[in-house]
Amino acid sequence: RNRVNRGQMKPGRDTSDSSTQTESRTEAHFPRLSEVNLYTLLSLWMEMFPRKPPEDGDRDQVTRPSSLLVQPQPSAPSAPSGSASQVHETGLVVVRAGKVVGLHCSGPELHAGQGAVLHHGGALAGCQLYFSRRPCATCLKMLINVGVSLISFWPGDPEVSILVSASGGDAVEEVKLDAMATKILKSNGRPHICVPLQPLVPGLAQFICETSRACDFMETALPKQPGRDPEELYNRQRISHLNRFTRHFLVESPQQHQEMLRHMDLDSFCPDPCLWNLRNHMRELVEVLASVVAGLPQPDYGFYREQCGSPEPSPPPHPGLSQDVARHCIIQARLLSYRTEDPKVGVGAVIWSKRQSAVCDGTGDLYLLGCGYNAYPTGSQYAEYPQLGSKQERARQRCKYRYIVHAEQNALTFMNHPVKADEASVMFVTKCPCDECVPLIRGAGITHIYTTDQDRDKNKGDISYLKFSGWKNISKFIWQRSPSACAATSSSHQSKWEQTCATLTF
Ligand SMILES: O=c1ccn([C@H]2C[C@H](O)[C@@H](COP(=O)(O)OP(=O)(O)OP(=O)(O)O)O2)c(=O)[nH]1
Repeated sequence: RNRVNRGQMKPGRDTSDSSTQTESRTEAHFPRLSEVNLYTLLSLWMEMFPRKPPEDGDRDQVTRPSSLLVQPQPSAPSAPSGSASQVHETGLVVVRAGKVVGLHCSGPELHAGQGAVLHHGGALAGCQLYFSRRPCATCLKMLINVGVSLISFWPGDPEVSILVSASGGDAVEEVKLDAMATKILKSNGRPHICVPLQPLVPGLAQFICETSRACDFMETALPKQPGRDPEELYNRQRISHLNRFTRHFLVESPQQHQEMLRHMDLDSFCPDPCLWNLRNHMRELVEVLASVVAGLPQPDYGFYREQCGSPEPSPPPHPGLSQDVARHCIIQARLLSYRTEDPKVGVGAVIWSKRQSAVCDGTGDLYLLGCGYNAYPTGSQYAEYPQLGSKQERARQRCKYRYIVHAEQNALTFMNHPVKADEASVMFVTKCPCDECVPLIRGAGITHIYTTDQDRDKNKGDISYLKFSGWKNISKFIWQRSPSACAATSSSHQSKWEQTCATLTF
């Protein structure tokens, strides 16, 4: 949640945005992410999705032979082979009518674009696609064929993912042919192909940094860290993420970048000030990503299953998510929360489902069901509805609560299809679900929830959080200090949390 201290933000600051859920051009009370920047950030983050190491039978590997065309940056790390986080390939966000309907990434056999075509099929027609790398010709021809309306990509990499058989193959030749085909497809295809250049509104980067430092996930962590300075902890994490993302997503020197842009047929970005603007914009977005990711402290914190007083009658199917995946998904929700239309509190929610058999893209057996953030009803005009909470507005009829659609409600409303009874469905939400949302989540058949419980058991009058504790037919995973870290600091600690599996799957 991004809680705004209204005294902190300067009124009248230019916070205009190209569109809101209501599609009106407005002045909000605090800066928010534009749609394009949100999708771009989600695509970069999907590139970092924690993949499982390839299994023995997987002979083909998706590789990105970019170093064959342009010298790699000296600082680029070589990932240890076989580690779960080694692959940094392509992330993809699919948007239909202003809603994110797909989050994909490349995997052991399928590129992100191919995975999206298999998952959505003809429903991709008219969709907007945001890639973290330029898609290859193989993906491009399928996407043009299915009729997507826009393909946008992050211009930080000279080349594309191509399948290179582990048994050999002339990668250089493949890359050259692929680049040529991409160019021809691009000039002949109907979808608009572009790079996502949209500067952040003034003050947004600082706002995101400040609200990430004070978000519920940090607040949970910090009081229990005697002798540790919260700012210091946050800044250290932020810098470490920033260094990592800089190596992944940015190009070190302008000359090198120019060379890459020419390879990508993006010559128009090469002269200054275009190049300077592009690089500056890319750096700002990478900084934002680092701020958001740093808001979930590591390594002593994670999602741990809440042990109910009485055993659950029939525990829901086990999704088997790792801490890395859970953390990844809640960060997606945190990114979404920066599109909120609530002037004070941003909330984001993401629903993933676990299919019976895995598809060989990077998300394996997980697929996105829906996502959302708290906002006024679609189609409404800015300031059409009351915006203040009970602390600022005493007259209840002038309060926001009866008008704003909660993050969970938007995620559930715009799901790609209803929850399937035989699949574990997992909601990640950046705020403890309120009493209005608990019956909806239950009614939709969500089996697992990952959240923070900062507001649990509070009754604020117009909005209350009393039902969450008594909610039995769902597996709750609450952001907490890990039992092992608790045990290390206090041997007498009586943990009310259980870690259900020693390997950090739960
Ligand atoms: O499950 C929930 C609960 C709330 N919200 C949104 C709705 C509303 O936009 C905001 C309300 O947050 P809060 O309960 O913190 O109310 P407040 O009046 O804004 O804050 P406070 O009373 O704590 O100052 O959060 C959700 O999206 N999902």
